[in-house]
Amino acid sequence: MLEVDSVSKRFGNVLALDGVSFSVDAGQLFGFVGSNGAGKTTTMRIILGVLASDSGSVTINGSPVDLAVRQRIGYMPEERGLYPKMRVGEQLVYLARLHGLSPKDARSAMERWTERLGLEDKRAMELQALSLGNQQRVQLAAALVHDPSVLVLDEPFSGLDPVAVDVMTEVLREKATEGMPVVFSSHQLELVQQLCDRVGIIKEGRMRAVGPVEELRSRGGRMLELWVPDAPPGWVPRVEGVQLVSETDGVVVLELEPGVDDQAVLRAALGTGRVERFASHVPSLADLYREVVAA
Ligand SMILES: Nc1ncnc2c1ncn2[C@@H]1O[C@H](COP(=O)(O)OP(=O)(O)OP(=O)(O)O)[C@@H](O)[C@H]1O
Repeated sequence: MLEVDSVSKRFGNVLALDGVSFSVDAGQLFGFVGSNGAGKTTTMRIILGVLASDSGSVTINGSPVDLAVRQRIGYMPEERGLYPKMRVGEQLVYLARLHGLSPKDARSAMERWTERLGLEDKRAMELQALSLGNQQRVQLAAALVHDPSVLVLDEPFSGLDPVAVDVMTEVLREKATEGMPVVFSSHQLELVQQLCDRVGIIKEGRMRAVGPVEELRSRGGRMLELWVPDAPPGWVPRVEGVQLVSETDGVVVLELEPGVDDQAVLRAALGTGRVERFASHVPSLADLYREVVAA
């Protein structure tokens, strides 16, 4: 289990992190989202111990992140940082050796991961000769080649083609299923919503929402979605305790205060003519994100 507890970090005048806390259990996929400059990379660097926090703590299975613990983390840094002129295969073997694997195990891990990630025909190439997406696949291989116990990935999906997104998704799911805590940052909210058990939304260095995706999405009041094509433009049911949330292409989203009878809303809708849609509405992670970031 990975636990980040009340971590703060200041760079000069900028308070980059202000008491950030979250935890990722074994087998959980945690999505870390927030605008540019919100503090995701800084948090991940502190988890890795490549940057020191001003206060707070990071533990993995209860231990602070010392050198031995750090060896067990698979990390994909935002700045990527592999050697451009080194051949892909040699580089992965070298990284696995640095993490303590024997020459034989390092070679077989390199072979396994390059094959799995569709890079077997790129082993002899210099990294710099690969397309950016393929370099990213090598980065993932580099994070996995030493068989880590925790994965921390900074925007692993950025710049990937749809097939590579599927491969990355599959590998992350598989690693979580094997019991690893996996944390990754991303701006692709649909993907985070699909993939993650829990999410954290960070804004200006502070965690504004943390929890299971489904729980966060359903934390507001009860919402209904209606499509009443015969209603006049701008129609909203005249039922007390009902607020208009949005209207898009004739589909109206309403929020109901506790105790409001949804059948009263349905009757009001039927009063306008046909009702083509009357359903519960669950906001997407993107809706929730906009609400949290705008607040
Ligand atoms: N080494 C540094 N020196 C000074 N300020 C820094 C440094 N690293 C980060 N910052 C500042 O800390 C804040 C958080 O930056 P961070 O890179 O963690 O954001 P992020 O959420 O990863 O953003 P992005 O989505 O753009 O990658 C920003 O205001 C950034 O300018």
